Amino acid sequence: MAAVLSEKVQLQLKAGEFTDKADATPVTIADYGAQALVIWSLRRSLPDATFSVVAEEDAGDLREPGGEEMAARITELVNAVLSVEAGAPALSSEEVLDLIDLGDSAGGSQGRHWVLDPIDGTRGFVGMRQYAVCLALLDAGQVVVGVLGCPNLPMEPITDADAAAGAAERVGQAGVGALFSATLGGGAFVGPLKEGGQPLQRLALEDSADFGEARFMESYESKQSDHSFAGRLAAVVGVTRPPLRVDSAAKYGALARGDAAMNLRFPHAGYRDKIWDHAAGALIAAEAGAVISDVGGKPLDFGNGRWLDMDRGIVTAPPALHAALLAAIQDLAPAS
Ligand SMILES: Nc1ncnc2c1ncn2[C@@H]1O[C@H](COP(=O)(O)O)[C@@H](OP(=O)(O)O)[C@H]1O
Ligand SMILES: [Mg+2]
Ligand SMILES: [Mg+2]
Ligand SMILES: [Mg+2]
Repeated sequence: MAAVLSEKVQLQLKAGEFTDKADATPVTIADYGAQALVIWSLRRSLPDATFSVVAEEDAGDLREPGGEEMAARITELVNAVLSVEAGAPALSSEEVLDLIDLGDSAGGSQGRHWVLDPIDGTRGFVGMRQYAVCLALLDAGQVVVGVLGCPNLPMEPITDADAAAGAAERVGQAGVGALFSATLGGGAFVGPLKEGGQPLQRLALEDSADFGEARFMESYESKQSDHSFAGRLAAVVGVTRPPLRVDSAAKYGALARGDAAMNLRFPHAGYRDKIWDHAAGALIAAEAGAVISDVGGKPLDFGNGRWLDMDRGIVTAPPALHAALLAAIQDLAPAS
């Protein structure tokens, strides 16, 4: 349902339907609407469970004077999807805002928490490129379930042309839209996002020691990951192909199915990551056979609240390549 809503919005996003948050990152009516729908759906499926959701968005700005129009537009979209996809009765604006605000859990290392990024890669979404709906379940600080919905990602391997631009012109066409899922110890899978009933394909990466033909993925946005450092690092391990720049956690799905061999993410100094950007994708990549760690080699700690604190950046790759990358980093960027 979140994918249906966001697809609809991406094709008709107008001025006034996105704003900048206090941290100067964008948020759109689709981020809010998708968050409300996923939380609505989890609550319907698990009416009796103690319910904790760590989600990116909150309805604070929508409750401010001047937010009514955006809140009304979000409610209209949510209700259109609920009616068609779930046959559910319409919600009031207040109910939609309350659903969004259920995502305010602090998470942590005890008990179970859902972790939701309703639209990851909002800049990509607004730019008509890749984005992902990311949902994970944490149990005692470990990711035990991960799901990534990637409405613009083709089922075939992503090409440089797909990555560069115009991904959305293929939206709604057969073969576009991929759904990745994984359970801890149960493997990672991919299937088409929209054509239900098709068998899922199990993902298993090869651990090759020949990196010459390997491609690396990184954020489309250089302000969100240091392209120059990633390029130098890839060259040190022998990579010759240009980077594949893809927005959002769609990178983790693409890596898990072998579109590229590694994901390199080096946020600029001062940026603090959040758990919802990486929880679902990390499990999917790991269950497909990749190793994911920070630059110091430590596994990512999703049980430490909403923030994801780490050493310098995130490296994801099959074991031999991961080890080579970490060794190369020690020379390029020694720990301070
Ligand atoms: N200055 C920055 N440095 C690093 N990451 C940033 C950033 N500003 C935003 N981000 C994060 O990068 C995510 C997108 O990842 P990518 O760069 O791989 O497309 C954003 O998720 P949202 O779009 O959900 O806010 C946001 O959490
Ligand atoms: Mg955001
Ligand atoms: Mg995100
Ligand atoms: Mg987001």
